[in-house]
Amino acid sequence: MLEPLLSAEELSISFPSDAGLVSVVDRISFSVGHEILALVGESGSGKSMTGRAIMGLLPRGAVMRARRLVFDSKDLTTRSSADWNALRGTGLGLILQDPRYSLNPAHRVGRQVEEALLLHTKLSAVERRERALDMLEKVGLPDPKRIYASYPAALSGGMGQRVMIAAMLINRPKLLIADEPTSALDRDLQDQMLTLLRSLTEEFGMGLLLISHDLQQVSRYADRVLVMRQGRIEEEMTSADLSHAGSPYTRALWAARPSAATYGTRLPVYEDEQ
Ligand SMILES: Nc1ncnc2c1ncn2[C@@H]1O[C@H](COP(=O)(O)OP(=O)(O)OP(=O)(O)O)[C@@H](O)[C@H]1O
Repeated sequence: MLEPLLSAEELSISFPSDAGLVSVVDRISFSVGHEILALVGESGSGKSMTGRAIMGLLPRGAVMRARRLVFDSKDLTTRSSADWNALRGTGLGLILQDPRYSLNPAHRVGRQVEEALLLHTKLSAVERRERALDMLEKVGLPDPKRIYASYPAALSGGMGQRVMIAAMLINRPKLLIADEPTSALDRDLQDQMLTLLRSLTEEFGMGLLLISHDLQQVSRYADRVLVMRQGRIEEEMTSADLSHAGSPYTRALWAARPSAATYGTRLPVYEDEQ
């Protein structure tokens, strides 16, 4: 069996408050291989903070501790910010919910897709352009040359998200973290985007940590699922087992999966029956 790409042991994240440190992720352990691992759970359960900890992008003030946090044989617990920057440009990529906040409206698409190559490789301008055009084509954008020369405002939401995926994949990261990557899109586009992410994950032999509140979607696209609740891992299973999960919490999340009427809303917080 291949070594996992990422392995976390007893990862904890807390924030300072008047009452001392408040834990939002509490000693969770998991690993991600060359696969799609979904992180699901109610709002506030710690999914995003877990993804951000792996990227070295926790909010100011957050305190991260881990017995072990290793990505691609590198210890992430002792990284300086320069090390993180290098890693983010080469080994790790992050896709966020809404391309409108991730793409810079003042720069043409091509420049943004090439940015990681400019920062982390010695490729010439011509080579960078070629790689960017290739990648724009790979993510299914028609007429890559036109898109390359466009500004983000000229793109639809779905096209913007494809551009973001191209920008994140241009340096062939080993692990991609996608935090609610499709929740700003309509349902057809969500399916198209996840189908694309799934096929690129396989083609590039990457790992994908997919953070999502949509269990139905996860059951279709992920290999394995970690269910988070109040900063802990409630359950871990294959996505095929989601529909008949053991824990009442997971069953409640499954039952609350978005319908056409509730699409785009957040999951309710689950209360234990007293
Ligand atoms: N800057 C911060 N300071 C203090 N607490 C924070 C900060 N950012 C997040 N938190 C808290 O950390 C907890 C976990 O947040 P996180 O964003 O990881 O949840 P989530 O599971 O991704 O939820 P959602 O599905 O709503 O995005 C929440 O209780 C949140 O209030």
